[in-house]
Amino acid sequence: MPTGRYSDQDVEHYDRPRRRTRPRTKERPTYDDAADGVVVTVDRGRFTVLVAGHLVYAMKARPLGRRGVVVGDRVKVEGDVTGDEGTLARIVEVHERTTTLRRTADDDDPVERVIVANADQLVVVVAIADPEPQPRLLDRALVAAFDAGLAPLLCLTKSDLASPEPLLATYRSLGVPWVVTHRGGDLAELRESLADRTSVLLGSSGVGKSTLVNALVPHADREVGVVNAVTGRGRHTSTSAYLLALPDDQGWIIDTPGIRSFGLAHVQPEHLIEAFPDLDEMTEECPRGCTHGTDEPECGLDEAVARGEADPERVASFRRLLAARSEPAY
Ligand SMILES: Nc1nc2c(ncn2[C@@H]2O[C@H](COP(=O)(O)OP(=O)(O)OP(=O)(O)O)[C@@H](O)[C@H]2O)c(=O)[nH]1
Ligand SMILES: [Zn+2]
Repeated sequence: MPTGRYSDQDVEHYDRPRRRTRPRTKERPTYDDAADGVVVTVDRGRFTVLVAGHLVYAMKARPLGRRGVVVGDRVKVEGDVTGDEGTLARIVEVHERTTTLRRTADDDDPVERVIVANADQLVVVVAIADPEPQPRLLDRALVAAFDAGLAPLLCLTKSDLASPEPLLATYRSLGVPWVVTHRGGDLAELRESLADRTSVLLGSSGVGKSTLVNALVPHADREVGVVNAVTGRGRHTSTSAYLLALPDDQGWIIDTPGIRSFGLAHVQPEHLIEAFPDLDEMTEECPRGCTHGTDEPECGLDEAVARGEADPERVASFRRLLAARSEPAY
């Protein structure tokens, strides 16, 4: 894969990086006096960028060409960065991303796209009841997190309705951290898990994600309203991801309305198992090309279980994630 600021293309197929067609000019302009910002939301090719604590509306500068710019991207912005009504700045540079999350291709959009950059945690919001948890979606979200190098966190909501224990029993052997919440409850533990990080919040409709976001960020609705006012959208119609600051510099969250799962087609078993170093170690003697799945004849994981060196539940859970990779999302 090419590296560097301009290497990612707009349409980002994992397996098919496109070649640069034009040579990079030697006298690429420098943007030393441009302002630093972070992309808060994207709407129809226009960007809302947080610059020095205020929102700036911007477009991409020509030299960026088809390069994608997504929520969470660190950028340099030139031109009118006052954020005053009617102003439009230009994004002139996009910094290299530390992580990327991809959205699943679907009927509406056949291309798998990067939707969030530079997040370091994926918070999977699941209701303990009403609606019933969808283990397959949960598994897929965890696979996306592990593959993208984001720390997963399970946030189990609506604990007033049922016990989290059955769900936790399923995920305990994977070692995924979790917090339990309910409407109006104490969010100290969740806040602690979110501090000093950029966390993507993912959840199916009705799990209580909006309730949570509004409790974490007082006036979140209003902030999204402000963003939408800038982008010319209605107050509550935001369907794309957007970044919100937690109070008192306690980290950032990226809400993802309307996004239920991320693309997994590109996930390689070899990469997934690296998220579980203890299991990875047991696959050194695996036959070439072993996927470490249930049907593999001489997988080191089975041998380690037989020797009593691996926790069978952990191996089974890993294999469930591996299988979730190639199953339909719902
Ligand atoms: N019993 C119970 N209900 C809750 C809790 N949190 C949220 N709800 C209710 O669950 C419903 C869905 O909550 P929302 O916050 O709108 O859920 P959401 O995940 O944002 O759903 P969408 O807006 O459809 O994406 C609402 O009726 C909430 O009042 C909780 O802790 N306990
Ligand atoms: Zn194997």
